[in-house]
Amino acid sequence: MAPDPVSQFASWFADAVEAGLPEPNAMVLATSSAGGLPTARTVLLKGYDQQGFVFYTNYESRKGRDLAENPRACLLFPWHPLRRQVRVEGKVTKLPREDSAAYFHSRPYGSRIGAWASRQSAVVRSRDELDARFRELAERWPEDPPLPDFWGGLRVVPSEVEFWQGQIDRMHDRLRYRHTKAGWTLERLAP
Ligand SMILES: Cc1cc2nc3c(=O)[nH]c(=O)nc-3n(C[C@H](O)[C@H](O)[C@H](O)COP(=O)(O)O)c2cc1C
Ligand SMILES: Cc1ncc(COP(=O)(O)O)c(CN)c1O
Repeated sequence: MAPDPVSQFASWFADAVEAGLPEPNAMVLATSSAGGLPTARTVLLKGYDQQGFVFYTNYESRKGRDLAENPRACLLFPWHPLRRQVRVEGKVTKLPREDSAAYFHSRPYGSRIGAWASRQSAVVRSRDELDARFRELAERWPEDPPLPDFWGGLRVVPSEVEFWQGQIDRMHDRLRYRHTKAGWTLERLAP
């Protein structure tokens, strides 16, 4: 195992890509409201480094509202064909606006209009209403839609990261990194 969880993640992520897993960067993001109600959904990992794990979303979505009132999250990478799972826990911070802008402008035009057209997680009357909103916004910005102020990146800053590897007889390997004042400590957990 690597001395820190991000290096270890890099190695397992490379394995997941190499193995040809569909959407190896898909991860389940769990959040909870201030009242303690948990929800989970899939998002795409768009970057990671020693600072943490980054994804992009609508800040006013359900997950966005959860994270505004309770900025803690758990991420789960379900790499079943490799008999592997990685769980990340930590605090969540917003990406600086210039970083969100750089990513937003790298997205295809339609996805950028889509971000504007969708009040993510709100109730919509119909598919037609959604499509009409898309067309209206595409007319407004025939090219280069700006970054919406309600959209951008979030970073999960890890405090614990667990690497799970399936083994025979359900005697799996579970190795957990925990961030302490002294740096990262690595412990083995019972399967
Ligand atoms: C494979 C996959 C990847 C997804 N990636 C994202 C993503 O990166 N960002 C995002 O906002 N929604 C993404 N979604 C949609 C979310 O799962 C979810 O439906 C949406 O963000 C609204 O979630 P919420 O109402 O809990 O906030 C993805 C869905 C799937 C199935
Ligand atoms: C609504 C939404 N927002 C953001 C993303 C992130 O991916 P991309 O920036 O590649 O569209 C996805 C990917 N499925 C998505 O569905």
